[in-house]
Amino acid sequence: MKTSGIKVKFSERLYEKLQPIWRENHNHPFVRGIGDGTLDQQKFRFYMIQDYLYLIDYSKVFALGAVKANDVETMGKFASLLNETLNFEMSLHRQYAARFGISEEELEQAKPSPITLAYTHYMLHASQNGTLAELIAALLPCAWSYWEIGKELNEIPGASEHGLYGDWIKMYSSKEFGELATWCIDLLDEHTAEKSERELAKLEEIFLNTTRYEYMFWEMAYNEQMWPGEA
Ligand SMILES: Cc1ncc(CN)c(N)n1
Repeated sequence: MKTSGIKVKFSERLYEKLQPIWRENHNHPFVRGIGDGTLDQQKFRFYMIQDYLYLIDYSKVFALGAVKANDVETMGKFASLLNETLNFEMSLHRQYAARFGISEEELEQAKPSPITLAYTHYMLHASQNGTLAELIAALLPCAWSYWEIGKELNEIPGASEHGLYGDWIKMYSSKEFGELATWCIDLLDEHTAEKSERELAKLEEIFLNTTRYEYMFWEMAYNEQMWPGEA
């Protein structure tokens, strides 16, 4: 994309445009509660279970990325992102689950909330039916917004040493997680360099929708929101 002769990366355009929603994520009481250690543990427990279910489907988006990739290097990278999510990020959830007395089986058999289901189904739909660029646009807010949140919370003195929430902050501010997010950002820029404005608008809409779902996921976790009539 070009603005007055200067080529602006698509990720820069997205970053500017979505700041208002991202600020709402950072200011959400769930996120602030992780940062200052005041978050109700029951809400965090609820979140952990829903997030585990979310990450199972999110991993499938990486698998679909490997299917849609046009070169072996990109396929390999998607394969390693799949591995890192299943065996690095999700091991954090398994450790938290053990601390809450929840078995791995219980975790996997838990039922998704309406928001978890809507978010994962939207992402999988966009990934299965769209182009590789659409798949990346759908998955990027997940990696990018958590990295931004992790870095910001890590700046709060003592936050990463908190007995319960410290490990969460360490994970999402880690170099490894940052590399994962950066690779996805760079791949999106690579795949959008030659796209028409019409195609970019579609990608922006997908990115905006999963960004909105990120906010809704925090809301869902804070309110422990399941289906009507279910606790
Ligand atoms: C809902 C959600 N969004 C993003 C992430 C970071 N992979 C996550 N664990 N959960």
